[in-house]
Amino acid sequence: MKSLLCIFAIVLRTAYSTLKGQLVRSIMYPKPVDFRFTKDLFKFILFLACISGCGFLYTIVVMIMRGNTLRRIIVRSLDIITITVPPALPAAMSVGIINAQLRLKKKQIFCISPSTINTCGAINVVCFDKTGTLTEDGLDFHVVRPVKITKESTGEENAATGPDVIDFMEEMTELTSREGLPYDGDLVKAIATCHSLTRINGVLHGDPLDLILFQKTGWTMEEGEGDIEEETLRFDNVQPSIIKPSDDTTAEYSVIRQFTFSSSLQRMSVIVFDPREDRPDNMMLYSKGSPEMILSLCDPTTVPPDYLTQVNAYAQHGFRLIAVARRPLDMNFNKASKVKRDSVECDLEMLGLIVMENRVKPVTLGVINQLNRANIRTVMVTGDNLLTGLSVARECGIIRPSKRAFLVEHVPGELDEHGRTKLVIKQSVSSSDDVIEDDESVSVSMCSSTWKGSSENDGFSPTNTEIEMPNPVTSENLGHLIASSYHLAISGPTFAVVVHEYPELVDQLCCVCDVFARMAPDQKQLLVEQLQQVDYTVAMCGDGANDCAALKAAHAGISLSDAEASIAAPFTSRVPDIRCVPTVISEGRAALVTSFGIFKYMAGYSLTQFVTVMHLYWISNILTDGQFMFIDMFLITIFALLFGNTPAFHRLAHTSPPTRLLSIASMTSVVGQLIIIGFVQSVVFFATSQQSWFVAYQPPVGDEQEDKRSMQGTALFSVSMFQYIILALVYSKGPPYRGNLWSNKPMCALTIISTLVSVQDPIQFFHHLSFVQTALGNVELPDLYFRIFIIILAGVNAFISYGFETFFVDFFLLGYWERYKKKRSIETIVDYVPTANSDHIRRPSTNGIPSSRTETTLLSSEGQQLHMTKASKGTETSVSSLLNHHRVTFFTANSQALSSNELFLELEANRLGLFHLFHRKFPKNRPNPKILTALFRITSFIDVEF
Ligand SMILES: Nc1ncnc2c1ncn2[C@@H]1O[C@H](COP(=O)(O)OP(=O)(O)OP(=O)(O)O)[C@@H](O)[C@H]1O
Repeated sequence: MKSLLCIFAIVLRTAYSTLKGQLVRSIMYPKPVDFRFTKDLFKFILFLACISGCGFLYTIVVMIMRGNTLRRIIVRSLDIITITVPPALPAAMSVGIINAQLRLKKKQIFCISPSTINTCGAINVVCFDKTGTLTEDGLDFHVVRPVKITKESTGEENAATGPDVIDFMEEMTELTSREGLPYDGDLVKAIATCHSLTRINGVLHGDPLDLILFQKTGWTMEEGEGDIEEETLRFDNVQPSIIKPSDDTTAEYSVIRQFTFSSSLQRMSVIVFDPREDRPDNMMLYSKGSPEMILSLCDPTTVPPDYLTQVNAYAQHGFRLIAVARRPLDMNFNKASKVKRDSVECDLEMLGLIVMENRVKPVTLGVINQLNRANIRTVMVTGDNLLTGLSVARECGIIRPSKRAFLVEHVPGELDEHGRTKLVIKQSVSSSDDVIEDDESVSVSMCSSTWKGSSENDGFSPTNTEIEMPNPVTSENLGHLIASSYHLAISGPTFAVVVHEYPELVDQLCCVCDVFARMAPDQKQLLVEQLQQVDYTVAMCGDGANDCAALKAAHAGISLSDAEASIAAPFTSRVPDIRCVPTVISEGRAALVTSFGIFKYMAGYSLTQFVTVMHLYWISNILTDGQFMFIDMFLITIFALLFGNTPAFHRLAHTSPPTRLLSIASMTSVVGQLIIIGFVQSVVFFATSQQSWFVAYQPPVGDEQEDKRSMQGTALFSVSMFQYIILALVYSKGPPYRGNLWSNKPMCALTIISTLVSVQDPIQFFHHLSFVQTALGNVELPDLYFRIFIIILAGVNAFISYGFETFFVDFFLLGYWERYKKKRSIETIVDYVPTANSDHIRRPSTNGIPSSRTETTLLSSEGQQLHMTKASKGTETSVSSLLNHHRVTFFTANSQALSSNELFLELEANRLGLFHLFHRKFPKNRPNPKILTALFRITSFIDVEF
């Protein structure tokens, strides 16, 4: 009764916390975490339920055969259901998660959605925001480049009569003086007034960029203080901020309207009034924002002709750029306070560029390398400029030092033969000219024309860039190609074109691009969702309001700030750098492995008890209440509680742990242990009954009071105590995801204590403890040698169970068989390359391809060579259904009828660096058919001319 109440309370509590968790999640994270592990869990419980169904039938049959009463038959057959499906399972499963959450808390990482922790164990791609995440939040001011207007010299005496020449002035490192600046020093005025800083308790707060720039001017700001009441009345209740210059004590400027900064608009503006001006309708609008956005709002005649060249030149060196512009407004206060943003943010006059230093945080490179080494893909997704993004990506290791970067761009106004905006790929030289030199050593040469580059000197390589594959193709050359392959980058506007006009390419681009720049908040979210669609488990790490949507969409959102982002993200790190990412992943892996272990342990425990009870039902007996209590409360509960106490392994392993509970390995492990345990229990059961001193159990007749004590029950109890300990040790896995057993001191202590107790039980070293025997309901087994035999049998059980789990399950099944299967599946996918269709066949020029070769080589994610065999007949239907939107070029090569697709793929894979991508993009242990398919598909958007 008591135990029933206890179970009921646990179930109620679990249901309550699940419901509460779901409610919180549905409010804060509308998207449910779709995780295979959870689905498998339910299936596995169903499997246990089936076993309990069999036990149920067995019990009814055996009990009827033994002539038991109806009441006893019902009670015993229902007992078997609660034994096989442990009600405390959900509570036990959360132990690993709670422990991980506590450990994360110690490391200043707070998690408000514990169920996400397990998902983190499967993360294989991490998207990073740039500013404030990879780079320092507090930027350093570098220089300003004011725009100056001069008169072109006509060569005559009166040179001032020539047309206006708009040009950049020299770099200025100081902002305090307005002397010598064009437009009456308006650039400094704009910087001092165009921000959204506020004063709280006398201290200025706001965007770090605004703060640094404002402080650089040396101007002062007053808000709702001082003698501004009168002015407030004049401004029709608009409470202005008063900004006072450092170089003119008599001047002051009132900011009467503010158009706040928005990531999607990439700009902010203010309307400023100078109270010294006689006319109240003399206002000035100042705007600052991204160079591209401000350029699009400016009157082109006020923009220096080399504006983009200058912008690109700074961006290539990783500087963060802000353009500043102004527009005089002829309107009164009333109108200014109501005017629409769009109607004033146009026809601006360019004032200049602010160049900020964007320093990479000291820990960033180390963490990115650590993730790369662990085969976790790293992606940058930023609202900043593409070239700035690329430069920072290179600096922090997202783009490897020895790799080339290519930009996927669209050509506005130019259409391809299908009427879609043309896409081109340009090689970025950015700050890695030396890298291009390096690559020449691997005979990758620049030649004629399929990848079209820009003809202008805009920071990209010369036109007509193509990478020609080495000839002949040997695995050695391929190795060089892997070492010399590419990274792709794309910017928000091109991404938008791809989403609208090339929807079939979105998956592919998400798979192969490493830098996504100028991404609006909704594009960041879309990217995360696309990555999830190709079966990546995605983490997003960011700090800004523009990351909220992506943080919410990701499997694991990690916020580095306490502001808006922390509400959207399940994880918030108080230490504002990306060291929290590997920590969250390794804790997630540890929690996942713990959940697996606890689940298998709980399943193993139930099945062990099930086997014991099945044996005893055969003689119409069952374990005594004391024995049940000891197993459930002492052994199982405490082991389950301490199981998750093992910390995460200190290093990130190269592979993520298995996420499938219903894999061959997991099932074999549970079933295998069950067979070993069942066999040992059968031996004990049978051996006991063969002893000369054996007294058989006498089942009660009719409603007679039942005495559950029996010799076979005691013998089975003794051996099963060891078996529960063995299961806990076998399933408590250590490296590479969790620390070894010694790192979990309480569990070590429990193991020692429970083993001593289990040895004491049959041996009875301490006779004065015999009252324990009585309490447990054990019967004395008179023969000491038999009792020692039980202990020896338990030792053999431990030896076989450990060997089976380590050598057969971990080494053979997980280490060899599953990898072999994945390799096979890669080969299958390779075979599934789109099939030839005579309409599409184009004959190649032999363009460097040896026509006599009959087989090509592809490297798998494990670096093994896979031989691409000819597409086998019969696979064609599935192929065409898989890739039916695919635009592929096929050809056949001479009489050998070499599979055209192989050569095509080989050529394209070389050209695109797909060999490298194959090698890099797949998490080692999870080559993903969808991603493989996507990689093949990407070849279709490059226009290939044979
Ligand atoms: N306070 C600001 N005032 C005006 N323009 C700004 C301001 N902050 C950023 N910008 C401009 O708007 C662009 C987009 O900003 P956004 O905040 O979306 O991304 P980001 O901060 O550059 O990069 P990330 O997404 O990596 O944090 C910036 O690149 C910059 O040019």
